Amino acid sequence: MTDTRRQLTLNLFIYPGGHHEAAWRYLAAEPERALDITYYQDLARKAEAAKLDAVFFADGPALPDKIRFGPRVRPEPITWLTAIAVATSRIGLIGTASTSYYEPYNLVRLFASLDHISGGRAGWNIVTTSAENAAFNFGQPAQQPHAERYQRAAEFVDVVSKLWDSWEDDALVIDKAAGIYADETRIHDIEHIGPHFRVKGALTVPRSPQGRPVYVQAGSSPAGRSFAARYAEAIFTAHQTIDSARAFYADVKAQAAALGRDPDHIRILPGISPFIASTEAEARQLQQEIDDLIQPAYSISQLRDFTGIDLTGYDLDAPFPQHLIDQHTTRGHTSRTQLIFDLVRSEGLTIRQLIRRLAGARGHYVVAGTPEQIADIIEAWGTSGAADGFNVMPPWLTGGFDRFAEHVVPILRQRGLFREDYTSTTLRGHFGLPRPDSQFATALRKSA
Ligand SMILES: Cc1cc2nc3c(=O)[nH]c(=O)nc-3n(C[C@H](O)[C@H](O)[C@H](O)COP(=O)(O)O)c2cc1C
Repeated sequence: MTDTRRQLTLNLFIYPGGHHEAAWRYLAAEPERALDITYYQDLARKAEAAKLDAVFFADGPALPDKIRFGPRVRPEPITWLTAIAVATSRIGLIGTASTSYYEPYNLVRLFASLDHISGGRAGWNIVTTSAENAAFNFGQPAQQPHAERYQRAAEFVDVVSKLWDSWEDDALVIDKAAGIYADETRIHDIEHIGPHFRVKGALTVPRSPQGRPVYVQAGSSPAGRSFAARYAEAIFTAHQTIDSARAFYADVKAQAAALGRDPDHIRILPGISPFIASTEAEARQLQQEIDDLIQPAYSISQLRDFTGIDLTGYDLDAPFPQHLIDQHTTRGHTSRTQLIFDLVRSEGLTIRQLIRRLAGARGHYVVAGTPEQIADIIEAWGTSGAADGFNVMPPWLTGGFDRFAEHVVPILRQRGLFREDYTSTTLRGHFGLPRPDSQFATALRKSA
């Protein structure tokens, strides 16, 4: 595989307490600070000091039913990122919001405000939401099928793109003498009428410093991949092996090129959850310590959320009952469901072995080693067509990230794989992405 050496993208994916489901019980964890904004501002400043590209927040518009066993509280990410924006100056701010449970006009205003407040550092992680219970919080009797969620998502992104473009870059005049604040001929109603949305007007604020927020996408099924090839500028994805990541990377980049997009304008970012210590043995010991805090009731509940299969009451040390996979309804199940089924089939795991594999980061790549070993893995994936960087998912916070920032990032920098310092003030700039023109301005130039 050719060495495609270039600057890697590294985001800090922040999860209350850390990504390991039992991390909140670990000695050094601070679960009582899950709703303390200064905890997240401090983390973001550490990530900025390490020159990372962005902090990343997931979201789910429903309370998981396993809250008894872990700090899965979910503050709304856009408001949370706004508080982080004013405590930082360079780090990107990527928040997750679901196309299934927003209206385009509301979402556009929230992210446009974040982009203005932060000077162009906002990114939107576009999800359609696989958690079944979210539908019940929005008056829906049942979750929309997988394929329909993506159809709605495609129209949703078309609408928000028009809204973010509805002000041309030079629409604001602010001529006190002439008494002209804005040139209304450069502000366009979008007049959208479609199967899911009808939206008339222009946006309520001018275009942001980076044109519009960066489109990040999280969804890796065939439908998710074609959606990503069409819209995504960064893709968050879960892979257990470098080969799986390479296949995904090649597929999505090829699909994007076939659509006439520049494949370099899509940053593919698998998750990585590293246990880091000065020796590999100590790193594995650390992983074992936190794994031993696992509460199977939580793990079984999370497994049911991901697969629809409830193993409550099953012997944990018995093999995973594969016949249940065959019976599983294929209601367009998600890529995460598929990843778990593939893991069970390929490794013949017991239920306990499976829940320990998923405990670290819900199916993302978990690794234990020295800083050099972690850097070697990042370099191997990042220079062989498996990744353009990573969403770093520290198993526990904040110590798990401190070790990454203090010991792994400098090695990547020495190897020429990561920036010495920021050269841009926007998230687009950090990702090496072009600033898009307003589609209205482009159309007008073409028709002139
Ligand atoms: C890496 C990854 C991260 C995700 N994060 C979220 C999230 O934070 N909130 C959410 O509602 N859905 C999340 N999802 C689920 C997506 O919303 C998506 O709709 C679902 O997985 C179905 O897409 P897929 O089958 O194409 O992966 C995530 C999916 C992936 C693959």
